[in-house]
Formats: sequence, structure tokens, C-alpha cells
Amino acid sequence: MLFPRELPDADIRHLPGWLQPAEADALLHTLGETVPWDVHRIRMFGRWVDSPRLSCWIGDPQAHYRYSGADFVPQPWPPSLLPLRERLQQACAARFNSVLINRYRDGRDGMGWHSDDEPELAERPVIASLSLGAARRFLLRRRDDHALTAEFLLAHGDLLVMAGDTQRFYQHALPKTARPLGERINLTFRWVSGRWPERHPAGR
Ligand SMILES: O=C(O)CCC(=O)C(=O)O
Ligand SMILES: [Fe+2]
Repeated sequence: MLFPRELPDADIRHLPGWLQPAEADALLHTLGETVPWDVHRIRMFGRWVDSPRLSCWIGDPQAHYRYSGADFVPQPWPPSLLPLRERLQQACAARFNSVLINRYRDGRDGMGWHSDDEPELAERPVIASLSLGAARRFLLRRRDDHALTAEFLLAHGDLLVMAGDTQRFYQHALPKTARPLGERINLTFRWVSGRWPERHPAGR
């Protein structure tokens, strides 16, 4: 396991405690209560299965997104997330028109290896990932050399920003764990282009 700074071509910033604990507590509570949680169906080895977590796709109306083989039309922004989006845009010098929120109920929920490299995302996307609740391990590995793997512990209020060629050269995962731990909510703010409906005409 390497230190993140030893990953060639990756552009990753980990800002522990980016949100103050009281703010992070309030957001965790509000999101837990108000987000219309869903179990997204994802394609795994050619089969459709329930993803091991709860999710919600939120965004501007044009921010359609295809994720793990499924299409998502965004839910509208809840008021609690608009000031946060603004702050993240300032902090990252980037624009975000959507956020994927994932809720990991305990250690049995997780996310397998993937890159956020869907065609709706820019080629070198800036992805701002905010973590709330239980601290979880977040792994990164180089696609063509799995020996190049690094680990972050993402705790309550932490911000992780992935930019540049990170998605092109690396995959990331949130491993499941047998350790008893509490709930975690993660928000990944993204920019999704509105080209999707043109490239995939209605009726497909
Ligand atoms: O929960 C996390 O920290 C990672 C989430 C993620 O990779 C994603 O939403 O694409
Ligand atoms: Fe991801």
C-alpha cells in the first residue's frame, strides 16, 4: 500500500474535517431524514442486481446520467444542499450540476472497483466527495498496475477531491467490512453534460 502522493498521474486532495463537526452532524441528520432513498439496480457481470447501498441522484433538470448501466433522471436539489454546492464550487474552482448521494447502512454496504468515467462526465472531471458519519476506508488503484494502490480513511466532514487524470488512470472502491460500524453518507458532486438525450434518442 502506497501513500497517495506516490500515485503517478493522480490528482487527489484529502481535506480532513472540511465541514465543522456540528455542520456535518446536522447535514447527516437532514439527509438521512429527507432524501428520497432508492436502491439502484446495477449491472454486475452481465446481470442486474440491487446495489449494496441506498442512493439518490440529485441535480439540475438537464443532468441526466447513466451509471452502472442504468439511466437516472435527477431529483430536484433540496434546499439544504444549495449552499453546500456553492461552497464546494468555490473550494474546487469547478462547477457542479449534480450530486450522487450514497448511504452505506453498515459495513455490509460498499461500492466495488470503478472509475467515474461515464461519457456524460468531462474527460478530466473534478469530483468533490464529501463524507459524513462512520469513517470508512476508500481505496484507489491504478488500472494497469494494481500494485499501485493507496488508501484513505474518510471520516465525518472530510472532503476528497479527485481531478485531472485520476479517473482515466485509477479506479476506486469502498470495501465492505465485517467490523461493526455505523451508517455513512457520501456525496459526490459532479458536472454532467446535457448531451445524453441527443446521443440516446427517446425510445431506446
Ligand atoms: O462512498 C464513497 O466514498 C465513494 C462513492 C463513489 O465512488 C461514487 O459515488 O462514485
Ligand atoms: Fe466513484
